Amino acid sequence: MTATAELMDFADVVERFDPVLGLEVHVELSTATKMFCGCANAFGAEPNTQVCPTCLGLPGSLPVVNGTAVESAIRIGLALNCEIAQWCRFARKNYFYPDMPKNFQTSQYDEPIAVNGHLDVVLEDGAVFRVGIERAHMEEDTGKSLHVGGATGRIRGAEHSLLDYNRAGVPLIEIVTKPIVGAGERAPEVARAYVTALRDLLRALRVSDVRMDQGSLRCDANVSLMPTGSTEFGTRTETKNVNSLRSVERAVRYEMCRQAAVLAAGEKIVQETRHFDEATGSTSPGRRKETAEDYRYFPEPDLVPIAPSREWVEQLRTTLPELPWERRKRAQEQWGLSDAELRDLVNAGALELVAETVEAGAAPGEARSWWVSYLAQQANTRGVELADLPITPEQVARVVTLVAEGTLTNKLARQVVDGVLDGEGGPDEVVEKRGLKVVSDDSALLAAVDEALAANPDVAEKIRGGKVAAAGAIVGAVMKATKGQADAKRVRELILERCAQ
Ligand SMILES: Nc1ncnc2c1ncn2[C@@H]1O[C@H](COP(=O)(O)OP(=O)(O)OP(=O)(O)O)[C@@H](O)[C@H]1O
Ligand SMILES: [Mg+2]
Ligand SMILES: [Mg+2]
Repeated sequence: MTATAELMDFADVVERFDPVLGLEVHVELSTATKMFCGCANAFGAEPNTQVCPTCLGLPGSLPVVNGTAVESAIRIGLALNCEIAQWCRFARKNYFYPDMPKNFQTSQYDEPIAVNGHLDVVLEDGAVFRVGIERAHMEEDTGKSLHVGGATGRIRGAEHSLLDYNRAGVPLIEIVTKPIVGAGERAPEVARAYVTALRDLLRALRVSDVRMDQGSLRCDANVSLMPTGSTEFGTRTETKNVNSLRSVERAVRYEMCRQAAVLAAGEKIVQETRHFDEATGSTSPGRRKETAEDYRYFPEPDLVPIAPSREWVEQLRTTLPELPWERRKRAQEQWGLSDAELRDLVNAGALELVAETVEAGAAPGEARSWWVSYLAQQANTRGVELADLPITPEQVARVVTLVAEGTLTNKLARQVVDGVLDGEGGPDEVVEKRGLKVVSDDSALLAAVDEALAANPDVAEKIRGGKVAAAGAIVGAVMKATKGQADAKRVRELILERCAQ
């Protein structure tokens, strides 16, 4: 039997079952250094160049907590309306995997830094759904395995594996929801909206670059079903590392349909981790899930407990920026958006980006138009989330300024943006490298105008005879000759001046 034959129709699923969701989001903090050592925390360096005895877990090395990471954890907890623990400590989570050189992950277990909060998420029709936050805890990332020679990039079938420990020890915050009940048929949408809202929040806090495509924001989706009307949770599966917002929604929907088919056939759900396949939109079994006992958690003996003073917590509260929901309200007022326009912006994941672009100096209308049209299109063709496009709000603002100053036409501006997206550098660099400036220097333009007039003597004659409309053809010729870089308005003026002489 194929996997698809084992799915129940979604409409039937929601009639017969109530889904329960649990979302675990891991976010890599963008601190300068790692969680427990002084190694650089930067994405994309040569493999195994950002390592030391501590993050490699060599005997005799001792960890020291990164204070900035603790600060970020507290700020995240506060923004999620959590209680900040008076006292908390780290725990060792023991398991073996080649990308984890210490053979345990330094994490937090029953004494996390932040507990019991909530995040309100806005659904597509504007309804607000409150998601409970169980806890946010501090931990460290593992290294990365690269499985070579297999068809899937996964360990099964690979010829060999390569290990890169640069990521080992990078500060992570794991944010875990309380079981999400009552979402019903909107469960897939709620899952997506929650991750979107959380990403926007983390972005506003400036604690992480929240790039799902680069793994600095990762989501594991727990799903279970219970018969409609029941209150006893079913067995959950946990789909790992779903790396786009769309995939979160698809993975939850798929698991609902798969589990329903299993349950309807009178079989049991196995508690296991599953893997989401972007290409097929399906999940497949990973490893059987360890239980907490398997991890043999125990308090980390090499690190002192953390007891954030109330003064410190309150001081950090004052550093919270305008949060997305406050920003939404203000943006709507200041930018004069209708409810529908605001919703589109939020649903496109563009609100934060537009707000930051405006902060960087662009007019709201321009900022909004870039993100929801041209850049949204680019994200779509590249198959990435808008926020994951390799262009920053500051760079977009710079392009807007260049257009406003008359250095670029809209058409040239799009070419500049393309250059930035293709990794050619910032806007000014691309303008320079691709030679994209608008030519408004009269002497350069005049030469092109004279050439075009000479090449089209009959048109020139008409203009001289008073048929001003004929100038359009010459403007066209000049634009063509200058590859669209001429200031069309000025060209027209020059043509008329020339023909009046
Ligand atoms: N029956 C259930 N169905 C769906 N979700 C559940 C169910 N029970 C618990 N959850 C949710 O699943 C998530 C479990 O995450 P948690 O980090 O607590 O444990 P874990 O997945 O066992 O551990 P690990 O961090 O090692 O993956 C939480 O969001 C929780 O609310
Ligand atoms: Mg977890
Ligand atoms: Mg988990």
